[in-house]
Amino acid sequence: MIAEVIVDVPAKQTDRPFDYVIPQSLETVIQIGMRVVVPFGPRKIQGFVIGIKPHSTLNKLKEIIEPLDLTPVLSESLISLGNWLSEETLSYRISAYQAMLPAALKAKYQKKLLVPKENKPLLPQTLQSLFANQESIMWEEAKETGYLSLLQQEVTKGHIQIIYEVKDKIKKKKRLAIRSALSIEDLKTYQSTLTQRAQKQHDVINYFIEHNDWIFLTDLTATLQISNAVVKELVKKEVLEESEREIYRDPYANRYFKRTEPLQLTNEQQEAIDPIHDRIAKSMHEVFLLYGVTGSGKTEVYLQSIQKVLERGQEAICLVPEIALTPQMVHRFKGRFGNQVAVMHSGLSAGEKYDEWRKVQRGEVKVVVGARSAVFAPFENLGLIIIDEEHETSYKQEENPKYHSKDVAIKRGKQGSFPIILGSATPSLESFARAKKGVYTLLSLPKRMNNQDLPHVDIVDMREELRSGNRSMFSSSLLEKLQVRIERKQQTVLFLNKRGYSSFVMCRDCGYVVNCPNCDISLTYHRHQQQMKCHYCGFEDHVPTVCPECQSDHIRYFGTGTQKVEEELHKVLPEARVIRMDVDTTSKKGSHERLLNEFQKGHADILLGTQMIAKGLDFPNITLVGVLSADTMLHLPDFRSSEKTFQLLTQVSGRAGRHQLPGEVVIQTYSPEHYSIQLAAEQNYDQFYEREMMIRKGLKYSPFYFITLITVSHEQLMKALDVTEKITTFLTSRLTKSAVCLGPVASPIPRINNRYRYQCLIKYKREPELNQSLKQILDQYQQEVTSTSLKISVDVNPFILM
Ligand SMILES: Nc1ncnc2c1ncn2[C@@H]1O[C@H](COP(=O)(O)OP(=O)(O)OP(=O)(O)O)[C@@H](O)[C@H]1O
Ligand SMILES: [Zn+2]
Ligand SMILES: [Zn+2]
Repeated sequence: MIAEVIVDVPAKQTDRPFDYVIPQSLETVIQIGMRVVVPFGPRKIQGFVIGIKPHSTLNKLKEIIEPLDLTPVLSESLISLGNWLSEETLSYRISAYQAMLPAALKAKYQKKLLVPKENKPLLPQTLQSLFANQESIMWEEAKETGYLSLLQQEVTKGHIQIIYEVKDKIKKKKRLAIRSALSIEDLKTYQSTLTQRAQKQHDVINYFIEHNDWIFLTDLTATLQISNAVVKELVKKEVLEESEREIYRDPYANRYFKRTEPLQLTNEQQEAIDPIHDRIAKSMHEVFLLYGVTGSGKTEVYLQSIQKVLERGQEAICLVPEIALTPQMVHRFKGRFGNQVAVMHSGLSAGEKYDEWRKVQRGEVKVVVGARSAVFAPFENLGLIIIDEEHETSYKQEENPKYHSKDVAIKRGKQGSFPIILGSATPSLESFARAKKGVYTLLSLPKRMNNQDLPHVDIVDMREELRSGNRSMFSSSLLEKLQVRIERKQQTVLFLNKRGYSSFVMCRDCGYVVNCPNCDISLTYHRHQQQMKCHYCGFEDHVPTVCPECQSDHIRYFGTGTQKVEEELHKVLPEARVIRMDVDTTSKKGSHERLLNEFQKGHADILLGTQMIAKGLDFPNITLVGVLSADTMLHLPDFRSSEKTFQLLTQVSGRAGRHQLPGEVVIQTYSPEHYSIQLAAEQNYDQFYEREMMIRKGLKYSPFYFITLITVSHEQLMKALDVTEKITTFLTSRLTKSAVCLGPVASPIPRINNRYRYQCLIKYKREPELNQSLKQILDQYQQEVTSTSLKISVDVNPFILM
């Protein structure tokens, strides 16, 4: 038999299947979707088997050396999705396949076959002796045995597991784990012999009466607040047993989620969900845009749609922006669907991600909640994909393949014939326009669940505050309202908009700003290290004590960090209890959740934070939201900056007054007249939409025009400019008259890491030839890109224009 293999050499010449002979010994092993090692020129490299056929038209084929998997890592539908992805994003097929898999399946991890003790008796005799004195063997050893096909059968049955370990961390990964050595009956009997005084032992026994599985010793002692000695004692008495183990690294394991029942839907929710249920029942593809104001009960619609899918024996994916993948959100899914849910997000280690992925692949879970790349979850019988906060730009991947999760979801929905739900209180202009044209089906939830009005919003002009002598970062109106909340024991969320805004170091006398020597951008001041850093190239330096330009010593940092706000708060409201949430306070694992828990329990009056508190919070006692700096994003060189400002302000405001107590919002700004701030204050999406659409039409931007951005960079300015010029000329000759080709122009950040950057922006309505022309450009320069420092990036539908 012959295997068609896509090899791991990302280049134009190798971006097609190569034929390899499957050696006799591997004929029963090799399947489509597995990774294999093949000879390629003088080297041995990895590849994906994407087809198997009886004959090849070519002679003198080489043989596959060995398989890297015993079960396929890509299904045939994912392979075809990968092929589509590579076409759409102009990337190589190998990059597309790799983007769909967890990082643990890449080279620097090593592979083992593991047989849990209880499975050993289930293995055939030959394999039993192989695992006689060990619970796992290395993959390299396994290959030598000649039993690959036998091993494969046991892997398929689930008796043998394949695990990946980071090579240099192997020792750390194995940890001491504990489980009960007795049956529940015997545990109870043993417990009855314990004295009343042995409370700790009672706790341990109770734990194992309820949990019949391994738990790491450290987790057990932490959960029960006991010492190691208590456990060791019970191990000695053979009530418990211990073992060095690899356990599913489930970050939510051993956590109790309160079970929730479906709520009785309101009429509005029912009307929204009916067509969704109908398409699910009919296995019909359709894209729904669920446009519901903040707190209108969208999540309940998601949950009950998923429930419908599960009842039919199908699976569902719910995408959530990374930043909104809060413990609260996870609770809502785990609470409803229990351990049928896997969670995938960037906070997990590579091993944890692989474990969650494997649960999906082995059919052990039915629902995935996750960030962008969870759209590739390897379900085989999908019935629904939901994209919550569909307007979020984090759904776009900025590296190759530069895909957008929304496009991938819709493609999967077409392939598998199932509906897609895009949900948002502030839909992207693109999606709303499509809904208006009837490409998507619009479903609306115009009212809040509590039937309360949306919170009242006050816009405060900070220039006025200055004029009237208030130099503090809190307007008098916000300060007054803060005081009232503290008296009434209600809670406040204070939001500092950091995006597009950073603390920089400037001389007050001559205006000199400290820039990065390698990039054309100012250095960012980091308060806790007293350092300045470049966010693009990593350059670091001390803050100068005198201005390099004018020798004045009035050189200091500008801008407002959360720490500074916290200090100010303590000065003006000494009695206020503040929880600060930012990159610094949430860097430790689990701290995000701990801080939110404390706030929820009422241990603080004010939650102060950045983007990470803008979404998803649903706490009854929040009655005030303050936005300290509403306009920082407005001045970015990005045609979406008004849209992003509107969306963010609407989202933050939506945190107030979601339950019984009515809410209030204060927005502080230096541009109070800007329409995106005015209309966010009125929560008037429809008018914002009309207004912004007019502007986009005038400027020929999305959604009226498609956009593709080509960025060229090189160490030599002239070279970057020259190549961009040639590309622009070539494209102009290939495009129709209705297209606009803007270039070559210097990028908004003209130099990063000593590389000069030029760009060409294409705006177009319909250019069937464009894809082909872009490929031609990439092909043309491929040689130069691999052998010199020239870089060319093509971004179809870009979200970052810098
Ligand atoms: N049918 C229902 N009956 C009673 N309560 C409900 C119902 N549906 C939702 N809720 C409650 O209403 C509140 C708001 O709902 P939810 O958080 O789902 O809104 P949302 O539209 O997803 O909000 P946001 O976009 O602001 O995150 C929640 O506390 C939720 O439990
Ligand atoms: Zn100066
Ligand atoms: Zn730099």
